[in-house]
Amino acid sequence: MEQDTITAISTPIGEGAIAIVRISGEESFAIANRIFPTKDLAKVDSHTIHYGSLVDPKTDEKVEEVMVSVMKAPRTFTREDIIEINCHGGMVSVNRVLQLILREGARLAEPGEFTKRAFLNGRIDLSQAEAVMDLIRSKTDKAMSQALNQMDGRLSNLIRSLRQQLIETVAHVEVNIDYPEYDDVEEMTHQMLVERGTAVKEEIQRLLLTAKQGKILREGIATAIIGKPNVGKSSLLNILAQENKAIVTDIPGTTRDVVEEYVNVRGVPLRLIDTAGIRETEDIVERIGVERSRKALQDADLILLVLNGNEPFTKEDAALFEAAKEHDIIAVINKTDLEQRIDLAEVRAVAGDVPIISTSLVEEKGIDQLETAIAETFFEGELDSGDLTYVSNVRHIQLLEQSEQALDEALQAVEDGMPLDLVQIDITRTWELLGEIIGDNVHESLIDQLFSQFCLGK
Ligand SMILES: Nc1nc2c(c(=O)[nH]1)N(C=O)[C@@H](CNc1ccc(C(=O)N[C@@H](CCC(=O)O)C(=O)O)cc1)CN2
Ligand SMILES: Nc1nc2c(ncn2[C@@H]2O[C@H](COP(=O)(O)OP(=O)(O)OP(=O)(O)O)[C@@H](O)[C@H]2O)c(=O)[nH]1
Ligand SMILES: [K+]
Ligand SMILES: [Mg+2]
Repeated sequence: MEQDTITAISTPIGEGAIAIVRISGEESFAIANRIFPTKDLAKVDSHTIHYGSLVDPKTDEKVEEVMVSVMKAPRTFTREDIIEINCHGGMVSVNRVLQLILREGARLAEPGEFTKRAFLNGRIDLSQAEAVMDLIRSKTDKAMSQALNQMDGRLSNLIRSLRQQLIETVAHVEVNIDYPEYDDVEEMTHQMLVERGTAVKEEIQRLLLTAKQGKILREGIATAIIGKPNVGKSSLLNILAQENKAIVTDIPGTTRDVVEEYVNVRGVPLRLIDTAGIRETEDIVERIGVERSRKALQDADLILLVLNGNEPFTKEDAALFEAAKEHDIIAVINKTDLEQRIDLAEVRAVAGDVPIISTSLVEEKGIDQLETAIAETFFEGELDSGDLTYVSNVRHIQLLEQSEQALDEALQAVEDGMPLDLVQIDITRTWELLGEIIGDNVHESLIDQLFSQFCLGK
């Protein structure tokens, strides 16, 4: 178990009304008592907050006016004694409080170290700890509720139940290896192995199927707005974001760099990417922009391909369809308020079965239809993060894939009539791989690396 008492500023750096400096570890109360003479914090009830002054014990100088929260181990965030000092939110004030605590014997916490202690002290498992980070980083409501579910241990419980089923199978196999003389036991074991193994495998596969939606919940659908210059790409971003995020002018080549914005369309989280109009250009800045547009196009899950209805369909437009053909596309014919010079039949011939939506962004027409098309492209009905357990974390997905493979090998071995001790090796391996998701048997360096991605003070 960790011995050091650690401290960090747990609120964002910068000016704010209030900032919190947190201390965790055996020395927390002693340190706090040395700098908070108002009352003996070791004697107050746990989970209470106290008003008073912070005083530098060396100079007897008053440093701050504070509120101090006292939380006694083990029912705390880290399972250690915790003191939280709520001070005024200026940079100087918060830093003075932190310096004082450091001088009185605490060590500066590493990023994620409070949460790491919650993990090492057994309050949460690894997937729950990772969910804490997801929660902080979540950019959409759905991502946030998914992270909360995972923090509550929903994924952990599912993984534990799968591991339990595997352990029971291994126990059966064990009996069979110990008493090989009973033929009927062998037959039962085979049947049981196939049944249980298949059930677990199906559950792993179901979880993996949620990964695509999980990724979407977590990151939003990467949606690139692509088109020739001046067709209305930035106008489209602004309308979907309901905010003037991107610069719109009547000058072709206005957008030079990629502009990103998170938006919610019918409950579907989109990471909208406005790009520079794609054309051949001598302008070096614009050319870099065009390169970035092509890159955004490659990385996108969904392409909103914008055309100008006021102009004829050109071979440049057709080339964009060709470049985007590996992705989900929605074609948007914009500027329907102007005279229509585009030949719809020509567009349809190139677009194939891609949905085509007509809009006038200046008159805000066709937006509803576009939103419906977006929602329908990705989901049958609404995206639901309520009932399902989702996986979205790349580490979890990889481990699930490896588990599925190990289990497959076990099932194949049974089918091939391999000796049961060989089958047992693969099942045990599956059990271990699943365990890594919740932090069983994971290497210390992985733990360090995962927690170091947290922010300071978490
Ligand atoms: N001031 C403050 N606010 C905060 C946090 C914090 O550390 N400090 N949190 C930090 O992320 C979050 C709250 N998360 C927490 C999770 C568990 C426990 C905790 O003490 N758990 C005990 C049970 C306590 C009880 O039931 O009374 C336990 O599990 O044993 C505390 C905070 C968000 N808000
Ligand atoms: N009449 C009409 N004008 C529009 C419509 N949508 C956008 N515009 C105008 O078209 C011009 C270009 O719009 P932008 O949104 O900047 O177009 P863009 O595709 O982002 O342009 P670049 O970034 O330069 O490639 C602006 O003057 C807009 O006001 C529309 O539906 N109808
Ligand atoms: K423009
Ligand atoms: Mg633009």
